Amino acid sequence: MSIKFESHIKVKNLDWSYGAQVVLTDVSVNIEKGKFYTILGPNGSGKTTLAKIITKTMDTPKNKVFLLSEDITKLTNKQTARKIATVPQNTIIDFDFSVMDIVLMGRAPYLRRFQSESSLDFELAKDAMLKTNTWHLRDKKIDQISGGERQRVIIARAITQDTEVLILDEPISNIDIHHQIQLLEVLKKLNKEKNTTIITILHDLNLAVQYSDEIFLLSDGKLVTHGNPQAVLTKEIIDEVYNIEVDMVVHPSTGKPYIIPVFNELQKTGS
Ligand SMILES: Nc1ncnc2c1ncn2[C@@H]1O[C@H](COP(=O)(O)OP(=O)(O)OP(=O)(O)O)[C@@H](O)[C@H]1O
Repeated sequence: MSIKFESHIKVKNLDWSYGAQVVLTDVSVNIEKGKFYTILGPNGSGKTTLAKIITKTMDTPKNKVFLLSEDITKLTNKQTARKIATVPQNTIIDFDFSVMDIVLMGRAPYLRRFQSESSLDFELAKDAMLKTNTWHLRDKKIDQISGGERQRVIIARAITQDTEVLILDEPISNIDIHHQIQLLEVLKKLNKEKNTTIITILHDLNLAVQYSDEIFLLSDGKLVTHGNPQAVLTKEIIDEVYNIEVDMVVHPSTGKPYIIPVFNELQKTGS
């Protein structure tokens, strides 16, 4: 029996320009509840812009983005933050805060003005920090930890927000391979166990193939193709979008495709 997925977020025929520069052209995406999505595409193809429009980090146009069929621009910021948590590419943080303070900010959408956090809020923060391996950093000031640790703290804050949707813009770009895999595993677990809809922007095609149910591939502001990873990331499409020749092998433990770049020059010289 196949599981029926409910539409969670819809983007309809979205166009976007920064001044005279057209950045997104007629982009439509359908995000189903409980699936794991990756947005891929070369630098400058419009991935962050699309994520910012979905998360209302920018001036989202009316009647273009729908959350459970409701125009997202009609929701207040607090209502949106109870539904969608965001991990932006660059986070500006006030350096006076401790790591614990930052993670607890994930609970702000649920608190009234001047209301302090409950023991449940602390439990959620602790759980997210244990998952992201940041609990040991809790008393440090945010400017006293490394860039990769900070990125994990921001992810812990987003998990603490306890939303149905999590949107992450290059969440693993700054972190070591152990923590990259650990974080993707945490996201997959949230996706499977809590039915959290995950939308993440990545550059690593192989990690996208292993973890995603579906991939959206952007190039030059247009949605080139979307669908399951095997259908989207073919040799031909990778060549067309990234202008790089690749070989495909089968990953020995997952059985999914594994993409290997062809190093023409190295092969010629044998070095
Ligand atoms: N605030 C802005 N003002 C003007 N132009 C912008 C702005 N933000 C992005 N752009 C331009 O829009 C285009 C798309 O940028 P965007 O950040 O959405 O791409 P991206 O696919 O996320 O790229 P990357 O992989 O490098 O992060 C780029 O050409 C960029 O220079």
